[in-house]
Amino acid sequence: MTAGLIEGSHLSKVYATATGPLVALSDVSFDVNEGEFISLVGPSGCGKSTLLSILGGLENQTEGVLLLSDKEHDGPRAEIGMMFQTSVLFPWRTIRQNVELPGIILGLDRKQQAEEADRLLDMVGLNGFGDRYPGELSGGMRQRVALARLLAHDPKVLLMDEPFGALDEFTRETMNVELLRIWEKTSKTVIFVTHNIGEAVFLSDRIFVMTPRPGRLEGIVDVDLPRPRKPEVMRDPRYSELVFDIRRMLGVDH
Ligand SMILES: Nc1ncnc2c1ncn2[C@@H]1O[C@H](COP(=O)(O)OP(=O)(O)OP(=O)(O)O)[C@@H](O)[C@H]1O
Repeated sequence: MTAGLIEGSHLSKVYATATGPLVALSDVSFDVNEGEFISLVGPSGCGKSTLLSILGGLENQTEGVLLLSDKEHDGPRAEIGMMFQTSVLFPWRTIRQNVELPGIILGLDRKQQAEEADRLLDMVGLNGFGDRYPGELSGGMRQRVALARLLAHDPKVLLMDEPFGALDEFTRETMNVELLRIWEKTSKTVIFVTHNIGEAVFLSDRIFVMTPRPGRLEGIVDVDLPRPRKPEVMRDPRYSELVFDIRRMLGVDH
């Protein structure tokens, strides 16, 4: 693991709204190492998506400095990919064509992209679905397609904003296991937003716990559970302890 792929120093974000300035993020500092799996947890409205948008270059911070590989980062870049809770797949394109799209937009070789799409569909468990259309798939399968598309142009950093939040619990757990398997294989750096503390503990190396608005970093929790992780790790007393500690930091247990 190399240190300091992403470094945020004193990041703040103030939105101008009809009722005046709204401080969404206040003085947030952190670093993320290459290959790390980080989760952001915190109450609704604490600025998780705002922070992710800044990391993705979709929004600019009002104050502070953000570095990616030691260079100032202030716009979208091919080495960063984003995935959201509901993924927009183009309904008139086949699954393979949806997955190929980022590579085609970036001007990569079409034949290679088609082969790559099939390899990625295989990786996310959708072997043989390349010629189907999004409307023929379940919500979980559509998020698998979105995951394959996210990986298609081989970004170094994956920013995931509650990617499985709209799925039922069983599908969500399956997707988490798949995500870990893919992460272990590809050694991407992942920053993952979730409301689900158990999910964050299961997946992460470290968890950034945020306070209610204006969002600050309440603390960073090291998840010292062994890897590779399987769902059985949830039986480990250390897993429950970590979940409980984070709940307490968030003020969920009184
Ligand atoms: N474009 C915007 N303009 C004005 N205010 C915004 C904008 N985007 C977000 N906000 C406000 O900033 C605050 C933080 O929002 P954000 O979506 O980052 O929180 P969050 O932690 O991701 O919330 P949730 O968990 O509910 O998704 C909220 O009060 C929100 O209303």
